[in-house]
Amino acid sequence: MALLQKRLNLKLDLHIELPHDDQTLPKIDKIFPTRFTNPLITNISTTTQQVACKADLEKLQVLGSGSGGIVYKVRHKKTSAIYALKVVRGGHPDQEIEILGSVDQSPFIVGFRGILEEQFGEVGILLEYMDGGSLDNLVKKTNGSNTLSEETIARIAFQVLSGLDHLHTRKIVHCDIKPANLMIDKTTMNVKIADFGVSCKVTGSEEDQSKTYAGTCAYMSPERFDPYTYGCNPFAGDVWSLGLSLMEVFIGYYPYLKPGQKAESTALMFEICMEEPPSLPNHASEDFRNFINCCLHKDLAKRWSVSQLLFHPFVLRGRSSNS
Ligand SMILES: Nc1ncnc2c1ncn2[C@@H]1O[C@H](COP(=O)(O)OP(=O)(O)OP(=O)(O)O)[C@@H](O)[C@H]1O
Repeated sequence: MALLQKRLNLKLDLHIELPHDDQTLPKIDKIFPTRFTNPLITNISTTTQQVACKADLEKLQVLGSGSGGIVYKVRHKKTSAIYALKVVRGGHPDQEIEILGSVDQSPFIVGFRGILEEQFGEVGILLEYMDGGSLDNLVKKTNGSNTLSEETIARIAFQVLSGLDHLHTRKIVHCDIKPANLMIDKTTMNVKIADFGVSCKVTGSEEDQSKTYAGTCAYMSPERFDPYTYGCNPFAGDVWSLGLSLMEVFIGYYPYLKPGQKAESTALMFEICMEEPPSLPNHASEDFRNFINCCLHKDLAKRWSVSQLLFHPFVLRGRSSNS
């Protein structure tokens, strides 16, 4: 509890804005891990051979921006191929690039296409373009009701868990799973994990605890705020964030608050650590309610792992509709 108190004191000036009625993109405070410089990074070159420099690309529009930088839709002039280009200013995103470079291709993770070192301290991260935008935007557009059906969510659960399985078997923790970081391919309606800005590789050492104290406060699990009370399992934090995200796209609002309600980050951290986790309303199916409970156990021993969840009856529903 002392650590939680210390972290809360450190963050007293933070203000969290959560999803609210005017449906603007939620701007949520983030905690960043300590950055480190990896000498191997300079060896990672552009993997998409044709795109050698920024001049090869034409900026078409701004797709979004966040604490990590601005993301543009760009067109490769020679081939007309479309990409997303994340331009990071002020500080080399070594950690993000290292993670992206070490994740092999997966149909459930936004593809990494290379690095463009630019002038004036800017770095461009070239990514697969996801034409359907993020899950939180889709939900805002769906029938005006802000929610997705259970069948759609089961399919998304299968896809995101498959992506997390790919990461976790490589000892990578995403640390920032939330609807805004789950991107959609419009043609297939497949969902892929994006934004490795605070992700990290864990080694099983004590350092892991501080490395994974990163991400968007609202989606952080109790043990990431207060490992002394709740224990430490870096991978389990991604499961909690996924459960909360899938619950949000079903009920249409951030589960710890009422629709339209806002909260200070300190109040929210206390709520997450001290109160019972949220659960789905009774009209949700038994399978779905059980799946969310399995993701949102505060007790780490009871929270299911990604590999267990991949065989949960709710996820098996999504797996069969995915094939
Ligand atoms: N591959 C992509 N294809 C299409 N749009 C993308 C892609 N990557 C990012 N975006 C858009 O850009 C926005 C910001 O991207 P990203 O989340 O990577 O940046 P960030 O600075 O880390 O954001 P945040 O601080 O909110 O996590 C996303 O919410 C999304 O709308």
